Amino acid sequence: MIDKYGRNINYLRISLTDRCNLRCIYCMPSDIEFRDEYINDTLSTGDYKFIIKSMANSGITKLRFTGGEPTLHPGLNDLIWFAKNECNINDIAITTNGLNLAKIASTLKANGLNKVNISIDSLKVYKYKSVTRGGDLTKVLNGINECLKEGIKVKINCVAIKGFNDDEILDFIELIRYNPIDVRFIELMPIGEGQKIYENGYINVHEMIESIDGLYPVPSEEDSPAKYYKFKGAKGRIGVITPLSCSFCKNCNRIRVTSNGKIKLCLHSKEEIDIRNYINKPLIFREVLKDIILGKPEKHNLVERQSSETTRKMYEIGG
Ligand SMILES: Nc1nc2c(ncn2[C@@H]2O[C@H](COP(=O)(O)OP(=O)(O)OP(=O)(O)O)[C@@H](O)[C@H]2O)c(=O)[nH]1
Ligand SMILES: C[S@@+](CC[C@H](N)C(=O)[O-])C[C@H]1O[C@@H](n2cnc3c(N)ncnc32)[C@H](O)[C@@H]1O
Ligand code: SF4
Ligand code: SF4
Repeated sequence: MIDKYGRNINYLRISLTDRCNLRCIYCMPSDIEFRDEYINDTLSTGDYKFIIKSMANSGITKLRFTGGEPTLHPGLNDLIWFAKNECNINDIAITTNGLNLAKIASTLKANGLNKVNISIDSLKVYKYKSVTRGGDLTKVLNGINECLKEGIKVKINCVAIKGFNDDEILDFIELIRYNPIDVRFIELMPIGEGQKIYENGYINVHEMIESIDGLYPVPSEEDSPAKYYKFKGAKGRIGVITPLSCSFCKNCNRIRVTSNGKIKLCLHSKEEIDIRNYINKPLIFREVLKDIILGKPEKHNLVERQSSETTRKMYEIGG
């Protein structure tokens, strides 16, 4: 699927559920409740299968399940198996808070999962607990070990927040010396709950990384938002994801589907296309999708606006 700007859209991100077992301060309000009406509004596992199959037929080769917390979705294993075995998608990943991974990594792997991106914003037990409003860091670290044992590629996502974790950068970097994992520092985005702490919490992560001795740039995957660096002798890489200070829109290959059946062509755009009426109608879906792709914006305009255009929260989009 080629868009108006010549970009090949081959990466589908599905936000499986808005629900989460954490309440990270920059993502989800502490008092949020998910009601039953909300559940009735969400796509079923069968709907997701139709979307994955149709999009694979139209050229999707990379699939990520995110959320909310994708490991809470009862259909996750089924969907991974289906994507691999019925749709020939070989690049299948999840973005997760990692709390459940120690228990389920081997099953996920057996069903076809290749990659896991895990969010950790502090390596100190008490700070991790405060930023996630209750998370248990030990469980997440056990989950990482389990994934590495299973041969699942691991990346850590760390949202850099001024005055909270900018004193821990070297501790995160230490992780890559002896482990074959990538640690990526993400710029805080002024979206949803993130807007509340953005003014005081934003750090330009490019500048943050440049102050560290011994890091040198290495080639990055063309379809990744991250720019990567290494240390001599280190097993893993350091990455920076800088949607604000340095946008990667010109290589954007993404299309997003939300759990209530909307396509989002850009993380930060307010435009959404309801596809529920086209589910289980393969020919119509295929034609509609071609038109939808042509509406993908060239780029976001976050820097000028200082806040995301979308009124959706990050846990409703999946990052
Ligand atoms: N602006 C913008 N930010 C994105 C986009 N995709 C991911 N991000 C940011 O990068 C963070 C990490 O995304 P992940 O879900 O780990 O996925 P990814 O970075 O595409 O994964 P890889 O394919 O492993 O590089 C997200 O939480 C967002 O903050 C995008 O298309 N646009
Ligand atoms: C919304 S979460 C969903 C997946 C999973 N629950 C997790 O935390 O990895 C996806 C990613 O979005 C990031 N994120 C959420 N709100 C953000 C914000 N305001 N700015 C930057 N990244 C944000 C999280 O750190 C996480 O890496
Ligand atoms: S960042 Fe992920 S783990 Fe944290 S509240 Fe949002 S969805 Fe949940
Ligand atoms: S901001 Fe929009 S266009 Fe830019 S990389 Fe992200 S999703 Fe793609």
